[in-house]
Amino acid sequence: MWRIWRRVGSLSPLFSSPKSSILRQDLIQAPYRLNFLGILSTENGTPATIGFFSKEKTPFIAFVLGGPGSGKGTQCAKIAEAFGFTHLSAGDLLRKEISSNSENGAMILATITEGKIVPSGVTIKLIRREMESIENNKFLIDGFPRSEENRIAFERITGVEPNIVLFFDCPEDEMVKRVLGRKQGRVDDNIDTIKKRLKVFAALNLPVINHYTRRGKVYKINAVGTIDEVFEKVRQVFDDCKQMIK
Ligand SMILES: Nc1ncnc2c1ncn2[C@@H]1O[C@H](COP(=O)(O)OP(=O)(O)OP(=O)(O)O)[C@@H](O)[C@H]1O
Ligand SMILES: Nc1ccn([C@@H]2O[C@H](COP(=O)(O)O)[C@@H](O)[C@H]2O)c(=O)n1
Ligand SMILES: [Mg+2]
Repeated sequence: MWRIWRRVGSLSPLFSSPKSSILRQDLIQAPYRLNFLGILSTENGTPATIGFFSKEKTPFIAFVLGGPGSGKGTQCAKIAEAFGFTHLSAGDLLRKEISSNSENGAMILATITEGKIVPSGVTIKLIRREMESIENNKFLIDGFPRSEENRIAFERITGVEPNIVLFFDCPEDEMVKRVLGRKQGRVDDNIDTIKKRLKVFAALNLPVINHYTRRGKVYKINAVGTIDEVFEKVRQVFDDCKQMIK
């Protein structure tokens, strides 16, 4: 069945009290307003988006998650080629921001070096910029959301959830081996940062995967095997989802 964007039914407690709703409403341009659930609506009450996606242009989104070195980027490149998706890697966008000497570059570099998570506003702005500038209706968002904070901010800003979530499930020792063998000169591809990233993955990213599992959106893929063997499992997921993808 055609499964399109689900609107997020409630805002966080921060925005749900009458007082803060009024403040937030003040930030919203006519002809939009917040309804009693905190959902952005047009004046006649039709749900609307905050300019991130129009109703006619709501793309198919797959979040691609998994621990460091589980093979997200490798598989995304193959999915993009085989199924016509645009691959957006949150980590790559952040690294590009460092090399472009942007105002946030130093903060992003320090955060990545420590294996920590960059504030959601920064990452979502980069993802948004790419999505708005690319004419495609199918996106793979690789390495995002990395935390519940990332997830909640994305859903609040866009008003939508992903259509599906791929989770590459890989044992830690295999992930460590792959990252140390990557040799792409990444500042975080060293044993100290990998250990920190594995802890951050377990503490912050697994709750996101659990959330979307409860929402029935997660396809868990055993990431052990050759790149082509793993891709065969991925291919089955996208073949099964063909009807949902425009
Ligand atoms: N199935 C596989 N078997 C062996 N090596 C693999 C496999 N998949 C990917 N690799 C290799 O492991 C390394 C990490 O893969 P990749 O960069 O795709 O992981 P990632 O999940 O994107 O990691 P990160 O979160 O750190 O960006 C790369 O050198 C890649 O070539
Ligand atoms: N949503 C995200 C994604 C990434 N980061 C930071 O970038 C590092 C590298 O990410 P990869 O996806 O390329 O592994 C990651 O360890 C984080 O420091 C982030 O903050 N938020
Ligand atoms: Mg990657």
